[in-house]
Amino acid sequence: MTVLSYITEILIILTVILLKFLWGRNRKFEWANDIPGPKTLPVIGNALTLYCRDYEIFFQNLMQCCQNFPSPMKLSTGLKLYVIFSDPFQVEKIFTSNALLNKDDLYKYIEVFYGESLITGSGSKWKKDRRLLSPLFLIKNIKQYFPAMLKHSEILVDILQTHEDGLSFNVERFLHRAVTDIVNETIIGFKANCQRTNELDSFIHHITRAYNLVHQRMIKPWLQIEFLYKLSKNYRQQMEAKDVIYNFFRKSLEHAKEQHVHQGNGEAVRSMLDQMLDIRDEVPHFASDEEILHHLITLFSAGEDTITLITSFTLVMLGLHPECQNKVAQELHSVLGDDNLQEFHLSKLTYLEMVIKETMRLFPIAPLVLRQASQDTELESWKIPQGTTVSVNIFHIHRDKRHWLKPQEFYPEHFLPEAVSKRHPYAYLPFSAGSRGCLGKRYAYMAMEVILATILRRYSVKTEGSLNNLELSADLSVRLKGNNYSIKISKRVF
Ligand code: HEM
Repeated sequence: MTVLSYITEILIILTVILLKFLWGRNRKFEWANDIPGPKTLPVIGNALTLYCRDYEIFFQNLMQCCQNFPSPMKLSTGLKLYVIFSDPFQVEKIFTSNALLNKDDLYKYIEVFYGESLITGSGSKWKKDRRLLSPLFLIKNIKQYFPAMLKHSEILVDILQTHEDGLSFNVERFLHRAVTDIVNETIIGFKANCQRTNELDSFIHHITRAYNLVHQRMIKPWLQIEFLYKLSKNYRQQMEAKDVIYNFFRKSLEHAKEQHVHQGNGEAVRSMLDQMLDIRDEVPHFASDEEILHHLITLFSAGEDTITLITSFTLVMLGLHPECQNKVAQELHSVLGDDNLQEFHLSKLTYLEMVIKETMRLFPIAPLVLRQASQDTELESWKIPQGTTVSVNIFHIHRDKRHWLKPQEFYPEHFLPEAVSKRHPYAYLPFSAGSRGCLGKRYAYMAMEVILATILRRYSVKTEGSLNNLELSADLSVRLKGNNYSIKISKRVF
């Protein structure tokens, strides 16, 4: 064969690949021709709006676009089209569609840490894992973790004593460690005390770094090119973080395997890891050691960052709204008196629950969730081709004046039963919804109520500034700019 025929052959192959790509792109983009969205530039679409150096600007740009267009609206980054829904009726159809159960390709960057587990997985593996792990999150199982939640919350309030001087401090740093201890003890069965010791400092540092690296990869397209990424500093840091995190969980797994007695040996509390080993005894193909590690890392991260952020936000909100804080304090006083907090008290703390719900309305952990069509499907009049990304803008729905009396204010009365009954159930989605909704919702409520009740019985909280001046940022979760949840505390006097 001559050089010329080689070149011709290569050109033909490249042309076929290009045509296939353009056809696929057209098919994915065409169905959305009539959907409105901000002006696009040739080839790069809205990339200049979406790819920003700062997380704050990225988040502001995205939310601004969504405010200016009805639901759905579209954005593109050249190769990828995002159709973003924010109407509860449409969102209900998305969250209940069997064709829209898969996570978007972007989640594959989390797989470095989570493997193919509950949050990242799709198809039959995800279905099997979800079915087998769901019983672990039933309230009758979660109740056994109440004492550990209380113990670490009490350590936290003792540590906070050093801040009773009335000076501002970032409460997130303290909550992060308390929640790490709670999640480690209940999910992994690892009894550490990272609130009082520095034994987990390296682990905590690398977990935080891991979230950051994953998010950078999700929003910076040049980091998505595999061979370039492998040459980058981010890649080296990712591998270092992965080593530290995996070694930590591997040690817990080895220890649990050594101690494992099927269905327990009568001791009161069984960690979720113990119970995963029980499942494996009964369903041998449930998970290899590596897959159990993926479950542990997933549950740790899903629980730790979220509970830390929502409790931090709640304290900031109560510090800004003393009248709401007084109501919480009065409720705690009338339900508990001088008694120790017990599990059965929690269902009586109805105003505290409304306060937490309102905090999650204003600051939903996942501002957007992304799903990918596993087959061609229809949504109202749109024919959505397989492989298309469909997105739900939870942040926007939570601040839409059509569903909320005071959308931009902190108003726990949004969650009075009469107000809830008048609202579409898909107008409030802090835990997402449907069969891919959050598995840890009950665990999260219990942990958040225990932590907040314990803090608020002992301290009153003050926050400088106002709700309107809080600057938000979003990486994998919505947070305050600089992750700074500055409050002042003083001893509560009744
Ligand atoms: C305030 C606390 C929490 C909030 C606001 C929250 C929110 C969410 C949201 C919005 C999703 C859907 C994400 C998506 O579709 O991309 C989700 C999924 C999930 N969450 Fe949570 N979460 C919280 C706490 C927890 C805890 C404590 C655990 C476990 C210990 C947990 C475990 C999970 C799991 C396993 C999934 C994946 C479910 C699946 O796809 O089958 N979460 N969570």
